[in-house]
Amino acid sequence: MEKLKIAIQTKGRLNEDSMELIRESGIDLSMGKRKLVSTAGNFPMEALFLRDDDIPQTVADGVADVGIVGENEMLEKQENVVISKRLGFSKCRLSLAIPKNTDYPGVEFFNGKKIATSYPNILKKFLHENNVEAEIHIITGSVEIAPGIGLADAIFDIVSSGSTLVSNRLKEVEVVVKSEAVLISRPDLPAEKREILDELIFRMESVQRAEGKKYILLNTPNEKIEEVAALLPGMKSPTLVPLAKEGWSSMHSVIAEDDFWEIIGKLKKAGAEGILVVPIEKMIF
Ligand SMILES: Nc1ncnc2c1ncn2[C@@H]1O[C@H](COP(=O)(O)OP(=O)(O)OP(=O)(O)O)[C@@H](O)[C@H]1O
Ligand SMILES: O=P(O)(O)OC[C@H]1O[C@H](OP(=O)(O)OP(=O)(O)O)[C@H](O)[C@@H]1O
Ligand SMILES: [Mg+2]
Repeated sequence: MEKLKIAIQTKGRLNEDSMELIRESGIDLSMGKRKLVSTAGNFPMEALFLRDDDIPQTVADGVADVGIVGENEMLEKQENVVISKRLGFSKCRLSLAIPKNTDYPGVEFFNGKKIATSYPNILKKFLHENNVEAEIHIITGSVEIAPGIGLADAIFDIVSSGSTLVSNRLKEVEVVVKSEAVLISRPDLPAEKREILDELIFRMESVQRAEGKKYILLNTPNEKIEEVAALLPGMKSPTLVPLAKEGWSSMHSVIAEDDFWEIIGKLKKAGAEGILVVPIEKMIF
């Protein structure tokens, strides 16, 4: 049987969340310390562990069929790959930043300036679209120290919380690209592999749908059913089961974790008792 080859970052920020999502999708994939290829025990999938920079090309060349990579890296590499699914983790942005105490009149500031970055292609495109002529200085890491050591006037790099910028006395002045982890694939995937990919996406979606959701069970007097149900939006409508105790029912539904405390208080006020809130692993519609 055909196997879907998936490229995953060996170590770094994407590795843990990628492995966890695959595991939660019910796929038994181990990662040895030095073993850079691994076959799943219970799903037609084989993982190749690579540096994230190499993932777009590996997928475009067909060495891997799909891969998990930051959208920033996918855009930078300009390979022939498509996004099969946005994954929602490793959210960050690619931004231009300049020394904290420098005035910023607008994007024309960058005319004639030297900008340090590991993302020259994305930067080139942005500068071109804004009619700015600047010098791009490529460095592969520690980009934020470039202005402080006189290597450049500005930087173009990944920003998340912004604390690296603050530590290096820089300020973010233009957000150019917003990014998150994406599942990429080559556009011409053969039918058999496409089928495996569809199953993988289906499983990932079931896992992600359940994230931030709780299953709630409670008992309510029958005359309060409508009032209590109105507080529980549920997937369609709450499930209702009569209790052995006459005049009472058990109600089950799904709530967003964020709404949890607010809803619990209202439910108790409305007459609900014996409230149980339990985690949900997967949600399938
Ligand atoms: N601070 C951050 N917050 C959120 N996401 C981030 C952050 N930094 C990086 N990312 C995302 O995670 C991806 C991988 O980051 P990481 O730092 O592990 O890359 P790397 O050092 O280039 O790894 P590799 O050794 O595989 O080349 C980035 O391309 C970006 O999409
Ligand atoms: O806005 P922040 O939350 O500070 O995050 C941004 C920083 O995170 C990443 O570096 P990382 O911490 O992965 O270090 P590395 O690039 O040296 O691996 C990125 O290269 C930025 O430097
Ligand atoms: Mg890298």
